Amino acid sequence: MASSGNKNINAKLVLLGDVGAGKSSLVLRFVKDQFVEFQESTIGAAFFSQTLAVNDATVKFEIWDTAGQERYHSLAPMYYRGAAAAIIVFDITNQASFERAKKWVQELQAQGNPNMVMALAGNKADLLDARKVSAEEAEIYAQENSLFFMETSAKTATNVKDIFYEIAKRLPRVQPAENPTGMVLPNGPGATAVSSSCCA
Ligand SMILES: Nc1nc2c(ncn2[C@@H]2O[C@H](COP(=O)(O)OP(=O)(O)OP(=O)(O)O)[C@@H](O)[C@H]2O)c(=O)[nH]1
Repeated sequence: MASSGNKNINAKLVLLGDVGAGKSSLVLRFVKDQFVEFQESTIGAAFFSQTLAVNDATVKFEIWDTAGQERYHSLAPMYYRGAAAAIIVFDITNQASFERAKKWVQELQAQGNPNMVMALAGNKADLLDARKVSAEEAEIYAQENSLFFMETSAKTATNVKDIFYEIAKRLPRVQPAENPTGMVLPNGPGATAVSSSCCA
C-alpha cells in the first residue's frame, strides 16, 4: 500500500534504571542539549516532551524520567503502564547498575506492554577507563532479551539522539485509539514540563 505522507505519532516513553545511572542527564541532553556535572537525584518522576522527525513520521515523545531510588520503585508501574517504549539505563562503570537494569527488563517483560520497544543504554561511555561492564556482555544480554543496545554518553552527547531515533524507527506506525498515556502530571520538585522540537 502506498504511504500517504508523514504520520504524527505520540509515544509514551519511560526511562528506568538505577540511581545515578544518568536517566535525567540523557533526557536533559536529548531535550535541551545540555549536561550538568551535578544533576540532582529525581524525586518521584519528571515529565518532558520532545518531537523527533524520522523518515516517514514525526514522533512526539512523551517522556517520563523516573526516580532510581529504591523507595520510588512502587511508583514505576504508573509510568511504564501504557508506554510504547522504554529506555533502561545503566552506568558502564557500575556493575550493580547493570544487574539493576536486568531486573527492570524482567519487570517490563512480565508487566509492561508486550509490544513495547525496549532499548538498553550503557551510559557514561565517556568514562572508558572506569568501565566495569563490557559492551559485548551488554550486547549479548540485549540480543537474548529482544532489546536493542547502545552505549551512550549524556556528557559528550554520544548516541543520545540516536537512541531516541532508533526507538522512533521501531515504533508501530499504526496508532492505537486516542492518546493511551492516561497521563497525570506529577507534583513535586522533580516535575518539569518542556515542549520543544528538533531535527528537521
Ligand atoms: N561522565 C558522565 N557522567 C554522567 C553521564 N550521565 C550522567 N552523569 C552524571 O551522573 C550523575 C547522575 O546522573 P543523573 O542523570 O542524575 O542520574 P539518574 O539516573 O537520573 O539518577 P536518579 O534521578 O537518582 O535516579 C550526575 O552527576 C551526572 O552529571 C555521562 O554520560 N557521563
